[in-house]
Amino acid sequence: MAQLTCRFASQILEVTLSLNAIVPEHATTPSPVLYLLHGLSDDDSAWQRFSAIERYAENYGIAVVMPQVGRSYYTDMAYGPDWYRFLSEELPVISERLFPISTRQEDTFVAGLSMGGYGAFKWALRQPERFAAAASLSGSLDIVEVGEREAPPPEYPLIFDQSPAGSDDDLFALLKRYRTPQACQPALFQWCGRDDALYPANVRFQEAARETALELDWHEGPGDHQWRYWDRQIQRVLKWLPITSPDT
Ligand SMILES: N[C@@H](CCC(=O)N[C@@H](CSC=O)C(=O)NCC(=O)O)C(=O)O
Repeated sequence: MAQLTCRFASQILEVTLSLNAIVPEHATTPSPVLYLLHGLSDDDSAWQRFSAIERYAENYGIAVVMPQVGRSYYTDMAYGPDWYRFLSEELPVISERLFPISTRQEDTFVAGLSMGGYGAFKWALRQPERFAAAASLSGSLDIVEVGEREAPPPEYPLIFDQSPAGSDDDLFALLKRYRTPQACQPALFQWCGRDDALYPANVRFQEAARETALELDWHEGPGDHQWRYWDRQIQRVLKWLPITSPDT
């Protein structure tokens, strides 16, 4: 795999950002692509530093694009930059220009951990025509509850102002769009460890998803909020993804 770290200018954010990607260098056709999202305290280097994602992705001939969004919860901030617009509008265009990746929905996937699990499900549920599948590992899936914590992230009011309840940033509100079968609906994979503080929110999300027409593969097991579990579970995600056109 080729590993590419690049710096580019985001027109939406009006700032220079970095991006990490791993791309099959011997593929003769555009590669399937996994957008892989980081957690609250991480950046675009985290998946490569703390997991063996490059080794795992190579087995599937899939490119992996790892952006950075700071501590934004992948959201257009009430008092700050439009990180969701960057993610969902600009990042795919830039990635398709820079890397030999497929633009087909059936070849496009998104996954993430913690804040990134929230970002992955939000992106896939808001733009279902873009993705074949999405995965959340230890996802921070109840964004309303994040604001009700004893010590919410200090940025929370800047991101969500009063409350994201019922908005397009609320995954439970987005789920309601899928109460009946939709023309486009990504397959979902969700994992959370039972010792994780985010486990109850994950259970609530999978219960709410059961009330929809979405196909959700829900997994739980021993574990808390640590890379040793995400390194293991991302292998499971790659195996689960419906990758149809690898060319390695
Ligand atoms: N409380 C701290 C650190 C917690 C944190 O950053 N958790 C991450 C994942 S850990 C590694 O990436 C996260 O995304 N949490 C989301 C959440 O809603 O808790 C802090 O606030 O920095």
